[in-house]
Amino acid sequence: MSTPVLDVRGLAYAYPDGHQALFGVDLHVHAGERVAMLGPNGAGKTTLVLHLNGILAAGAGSVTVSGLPVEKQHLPEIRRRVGIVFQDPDDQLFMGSVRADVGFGPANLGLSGAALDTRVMAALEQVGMADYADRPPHHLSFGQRRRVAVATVLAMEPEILVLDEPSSNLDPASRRELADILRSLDVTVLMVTHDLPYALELCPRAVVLSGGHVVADGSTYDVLTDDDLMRAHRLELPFGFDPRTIDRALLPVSPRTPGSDTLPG
Ligand SMILES: Nc1ncnc2c1ncn2[C@@H]1O[C@H](COP(=O)(O)OP(=O)(O)OP(=O)(O)O)[C@@H](O)[C@H]1O
Repeated sequence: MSTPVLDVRGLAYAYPDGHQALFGVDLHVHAGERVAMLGPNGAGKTTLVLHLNGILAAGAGSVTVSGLPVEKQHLPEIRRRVGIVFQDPDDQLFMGSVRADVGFGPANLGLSGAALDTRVMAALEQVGMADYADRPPHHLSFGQRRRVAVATVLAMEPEILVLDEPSSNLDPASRRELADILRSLDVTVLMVTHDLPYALELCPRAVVLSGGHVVADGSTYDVLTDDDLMRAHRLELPFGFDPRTIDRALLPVSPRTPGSDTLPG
C-alpha cells in the first residue's frame, strides 16, 4: 500500500499537570480514506487531534503528514496540509463577511485578487454557501456557520480534513446535507464523533480510542456490531438503531471508489 497521508507512531502525551492522555497511539490513514475516531468522553480524541497540526507537541513518538514530520519548523506547511474544523464554528469565523473569513487563510499564503476570489468561491461552492459570500457570518444559522467553517478549511486545499463532532447541534436536514457535502469531497477525512450512525454512514473505517489507547481499528460496521467492545468502551448506539438491519451493500467502502457512496442520508 502507498505511504500513509497521516502516520502516527507511538504517540504519547502527558499534559503539563502530569495527566497522561495518550499512551503509544498508532494510526495510519491513506489518501482518500474517511475514518471515524470514536471513543468515550476523556478517551484522548481531542488530544490526538491537537497533535495533527502541532497545537500540541508529542511527548514521545511521531506524527507525519505526507512524509513531513509535525515539528516546529514545518508548522506553516503542516497547517496547510491538515485542516481542522472545530466543533464550534465561532472559533473559526471572526471576519466581517463569509468571503473574508474563507479568504483569510489563502490570503495569508499570498493569494490575492482573482486567484483569491476563485479559491474562496470554489470552497463556498463545495459547501453550498456561494450565495452567502457577502453576508456577515454572525447573521447565519448555526448549520450555515458550520458549513462556512468547513469552507475556511477547504480553501486551504488541505490533504486531510479533520472534523470534531461535525453533526453536533445540527437539525436532521442540516445533518444530512453536511453528510452529502462530506461524501462529495475529494479529500482524506478524519472525523471525531459520538454520532455512531453518522460514522457508519460516512466512514468505512473506525478507530476506537479509550483511555489513551487505540482499542479497535477496523470496519465501522464490525466495530459497531462488536457488542463486547462497545460495552467495554462505553459506546452506545441510539435507541432503536441497529446496524445489523442496514443493507451492507449501501455502506461506504474504503478507500473511496466510484459508486461506493450510495447510502442515502
Ligand atoms: N489541558 C488539560 N490538562 C490536563 N488534562 C487534560 C487537559 N485537557 C484534557 N485533559 C485530560 O486528558 C484526557 C483526554 O481528554 P480529551 O479532551 O483528549 O478527550 P476526548 O476523547 O476528546 O473527550 P470528549 O469526548 O469528552 O471530547 C481526559 O482525561 C482529560 O481530562
